[in-house]
Amino acid sequence: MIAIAGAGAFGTALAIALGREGRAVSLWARDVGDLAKTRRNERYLPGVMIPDCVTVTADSDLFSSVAVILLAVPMQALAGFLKLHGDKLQGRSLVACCKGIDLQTWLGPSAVIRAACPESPVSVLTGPSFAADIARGLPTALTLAGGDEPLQSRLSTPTLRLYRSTDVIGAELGGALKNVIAIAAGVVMGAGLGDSARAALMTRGFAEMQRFALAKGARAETLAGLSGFGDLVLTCTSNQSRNFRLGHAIGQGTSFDPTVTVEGAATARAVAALASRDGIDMPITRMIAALVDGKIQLSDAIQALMTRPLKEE
Ligand SMILES: NC(=O)C1=CN([C@@H]2O[C@H](COP(=O)(O)OP(=O)(O)OC[C@H]3O[C@@H](n4cnc5c(N)ncnc54)[C@H](O)[C@@H]3O)[C@@H](O)[C@H]2O)C=CC1
Ligand SMILES: O=C(CO)COP(=O)(O)O
Repeated sequence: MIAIAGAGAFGTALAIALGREGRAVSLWARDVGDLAKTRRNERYLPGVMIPDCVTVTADSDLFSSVAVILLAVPMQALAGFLKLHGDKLQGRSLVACCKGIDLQTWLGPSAVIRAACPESPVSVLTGPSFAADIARGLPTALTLAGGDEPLQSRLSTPTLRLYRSTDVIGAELGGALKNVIAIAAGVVMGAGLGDSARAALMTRGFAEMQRFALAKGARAETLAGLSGFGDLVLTCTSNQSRNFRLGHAIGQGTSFDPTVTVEGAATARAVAALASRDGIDMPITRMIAALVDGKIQLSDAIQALMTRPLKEE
């Protein structure tokens, strides 16, 4: 039995994808509401039915009785979730599905989970995939970092193809950092700076992602894979991305619903702080952290990025 903790867009989509294959799946939510009755998650994943074989529950005793638990709560909620339920998760195989860095501890998802559940094997599921695409059964490829072959098979389906990696740090940093660059790409498009500017931003953003991740022990080829480059391309080029849409709103000077999960905003703050502590040059991330916190005007941010000293690529 696989449990999925968190019935937002991603958790629900994974439950649907695995349930469609007839796998035994339970979807856990803090508040089940009428999810179990309607078999629809209209708030987070409208228009898709949850297969009957997926059990929907708010009973956390579920966690004590399953072998594998996918943790699909947002990054900034992960530590709080583990504080409440960590004892029931201890010893189970735990798969982090969130992308980001915890603002309180500056740790990534795997380290946050290890700190709470030291007896559990921990892996990370990340890569380019919009929940709506997974739920519709469209072809998707993801990285499972730190997981073994049986777990890879267990979580793969004919439309959800998982590649294994041993580089947990690289996979989770790629997924976290690309969200910051996706906000920046949204800003560029929202402000009408053009496709050429976005291509430049994505490329220099990728250089920045690599600089930071390699300094933290990641492997360059992981950053060039699904969890880094792949997810960067997806979220910088699609209006489906919430990070891109937040950036677009900033670029246009319009408001954005603060209840929507946008992992890149907190990640920008955490990475900007870490980079400044560790002396890693992250000009785009620094600008995005300042922009989302309203500490700099967009015109000043663009001016600052374009007038940096000229250098080799
Ligand atoms: N939506 C997507 O397309 C994808 C999302 N992800 C990642 O998955 C993670 C979750 O994102 P989404 O599902 O999209 O977010 P969402 O905003 O759709 O849903 C978040 C869910 O977490 C629940 N939640 C929040 N705090 C909680 C807590 N303390 N305890 C229990 N439940 C809590 C909410 O009630 C909600 O059901 C994020 O890190 C995101 O980057 C990864 C790949 C794709
Ligand atoms: O991570 C994602 C796709 O891989 C989802 O992106 P957003 O969180 O920007 O919507």
